[in-house]
Amino acid sequence: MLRWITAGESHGPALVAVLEGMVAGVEVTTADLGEQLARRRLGFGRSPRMGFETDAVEFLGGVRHGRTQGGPVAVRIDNAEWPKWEKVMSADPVDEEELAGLARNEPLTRPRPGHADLPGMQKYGFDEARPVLERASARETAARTALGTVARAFLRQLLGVEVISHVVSIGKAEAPDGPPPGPDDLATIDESPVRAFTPAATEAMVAEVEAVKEAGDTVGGVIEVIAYGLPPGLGSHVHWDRRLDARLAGALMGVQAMKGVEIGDGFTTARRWGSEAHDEIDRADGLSGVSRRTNRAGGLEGGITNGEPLRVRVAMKPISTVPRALSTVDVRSGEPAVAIHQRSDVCAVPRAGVVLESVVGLVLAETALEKFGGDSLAETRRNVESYRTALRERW
Ligand SMILES: Cc1cc2nc3c(=O)[nH]c(=O)nc-3n(C[C@H](O)[C@H](O)[C@H](O)COP(=O)(O)O)c2cc1C
Ligand SMILES: C=C(O[C@@H]1CC(C(=O)O)=C[C@@H](OP(=O)(O)O)[C@H]1O)C(=O)O
Repeated sequence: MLRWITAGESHGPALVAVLEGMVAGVEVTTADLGEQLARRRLGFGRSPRMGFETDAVEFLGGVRHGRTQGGPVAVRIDNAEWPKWEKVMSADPVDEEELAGLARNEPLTRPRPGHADLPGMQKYGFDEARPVLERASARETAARTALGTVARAFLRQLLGVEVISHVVSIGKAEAPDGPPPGPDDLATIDESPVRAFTPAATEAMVAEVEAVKEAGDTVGGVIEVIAYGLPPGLGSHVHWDRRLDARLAGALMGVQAMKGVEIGDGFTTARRWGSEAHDEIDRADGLSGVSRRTNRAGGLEGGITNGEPLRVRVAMKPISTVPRALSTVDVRSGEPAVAIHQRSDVCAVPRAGVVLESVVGLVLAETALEKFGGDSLAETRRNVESYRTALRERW
């Protein structure tokens, strides 16, 4: 069983994260984590914080000399601004008078529509939003990105799986229909400020973000994540909580601001007739002796991978810290007010793609370990080989 857990606040000293259940022998370095964290800081529309945040990352356990050891992999990512926040976010009691004089500690009593502020205050009994937004913040996604990098290294070294993402749309600016990007298009994606798939689409998306920024507004969009190289047989049809589509949807909706998940052609498929909805099967050379004429199902049937690329689209809502402040109620006075505004992303769609890649990586690593088992990469590989042999012989 693979488990992952994160802790830490947006303006605390650091984020910490633990991945439990990873096999021994996976090659992964601090530099690999740093590379993905750097990608997550990029992207047109990002917040000013992403310009100076360094995401200094280290392994605290589970990795030695560049290889996992089989024990929990523990990671720490520093928050660059900690010295400025030390008093406000101190774990130990701080002198009340000293705190009262700090602008940074001003009570946040005008909750933002769309953020966790108000329901979080109601649920946990806080009279201001600071304790809620500190943990609701997508700062936490740095931690999942780091753990997902370990999961993706495992998938690559075990099965040759590559997980990539691309921006399908930002607001009304959409990438044109066309074949999805391949695994080797990764470099091209990273050089582009929004990682859309044609220069024209990229331009349109940049223009959309600029217009939104100019208007004091925010914007969301749609991201597609694709995993190449998966064998048939990950996930299962036998129980609802073992279906890979259900698990992916849950994990992806667990990312801040994600409001919809579509597997393969999803909603479009709902409008098609059956003869145009499913992926007809042909005999073919290769691992499983069959191939598909199309991949409308996005590589999943019955909650099980079918050997085609996994395709999943995720809808991200616009950032809720809207500069052109939205109406709210000041919970201190009970009077109408405008919502708090603070430093924020205008559009986080491009950098969210990196987070979603990691989340998909974690879920796929979990299902790969369920299917193949093992305590070391070498053992898991032997199990993969035996499964591949069985598939070849049968088909
Ligand atoms: C990569 C990323 C960056 C985000 N940046 C911001 C931000 O700068 N400001 C903001 O208000 N929300 C931001 N969000 C979204 C909020 O964290 C999210 O809306 C909030 O936690 C409430 O959760 P919900 O939208 O899932 O209901 C970001 C989300 C992601 C994935
Ligand atoms: C810190 C990150 O994103 C943050 C996500 C976020 C939010 O409300 O979700 C609000 C902003 O936080 P801050 O006010 O500290 O700038 C973003 O910068 C990050 O992605 O690492």
